[in-house]
Amino acid sequence: MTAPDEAPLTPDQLEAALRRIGAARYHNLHPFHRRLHGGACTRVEVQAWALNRYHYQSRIPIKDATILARMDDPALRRAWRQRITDHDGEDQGGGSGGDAGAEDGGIARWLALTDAVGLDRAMVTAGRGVLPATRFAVGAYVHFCAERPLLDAIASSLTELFSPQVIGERVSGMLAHYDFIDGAALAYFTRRPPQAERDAAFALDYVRRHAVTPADQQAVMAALVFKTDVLWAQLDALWHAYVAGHPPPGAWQPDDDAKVWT
Ligand SMILES: O=C(O)c1cc(C(=O)O)c2c(n1)C(=O)C(=O)c1cc(C(=O)O)[nH]c1-2
Repeated sequence: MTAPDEAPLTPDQLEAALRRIGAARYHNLHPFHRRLHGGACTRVEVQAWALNRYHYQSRIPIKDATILARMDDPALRRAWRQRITDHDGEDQGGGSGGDAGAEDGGIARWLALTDAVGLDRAMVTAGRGVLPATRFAVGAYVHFCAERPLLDAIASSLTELFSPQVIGERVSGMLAHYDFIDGAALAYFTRRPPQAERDAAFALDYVRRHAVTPADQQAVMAALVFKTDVLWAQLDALWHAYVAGHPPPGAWQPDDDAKVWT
């Protein structure tokens, strides 16, 4: 990495440095993902992954609305708001309230997956039983995007440069290995890669054009490192709780579905 008093990187050098961060730190390398995609997870582990991952997913549009609210440029807002629509779905009319548009959004497709693995939908949407470390990591991501400069917030989404590959491994691995998972359950992941590619290309172009000083280039690299930590910490927590068998107080347990939640 360059010190702030050194010459700035060219956009191509900056992009190469960002891609090196992904190659070394992205969550496709985490042992939990290898276990999940390789068919070694128990059904309970897959359920715990889906529950906790839903929490991350549910905060993404909130994170993006926070970023949108900080953008002065209408053209930038126009591009960024697509991310929220992708997750929340499009309003189909019929007045305010309700969720008529939900069916064509990513959140609805995520709930199809949590349904398919047998989780109670009310529990999932309320976020009950989510691991504390997942909550902390996801909360840190939302706060990062609210508080850091806009350039850093945009750069922190660049993990999406690497997600189409891990999603491809996940779909083929999970379909091959788990009889309780079918194509309909994984619809979120089959629809996501083109959206991720579009979003990552937009964010990368923005970062290449705006991170021109050594200090800003250091900041965008740090933002990407931070985000890889957000993703990694969630899988560490899953492993500790459900593979190593040390669930923290309040964490979801298989027999929780039988409970009446209040
Ligand atoms: O399945 C994955 O491994 C994965 C990773 C990431 C990512 O790299 O942050 C995202 C997603 N999926 C995803 O579905 C998604 O909507 C998403 C939004 C963002 C973001 O930071 O704005 N990352 C990701």
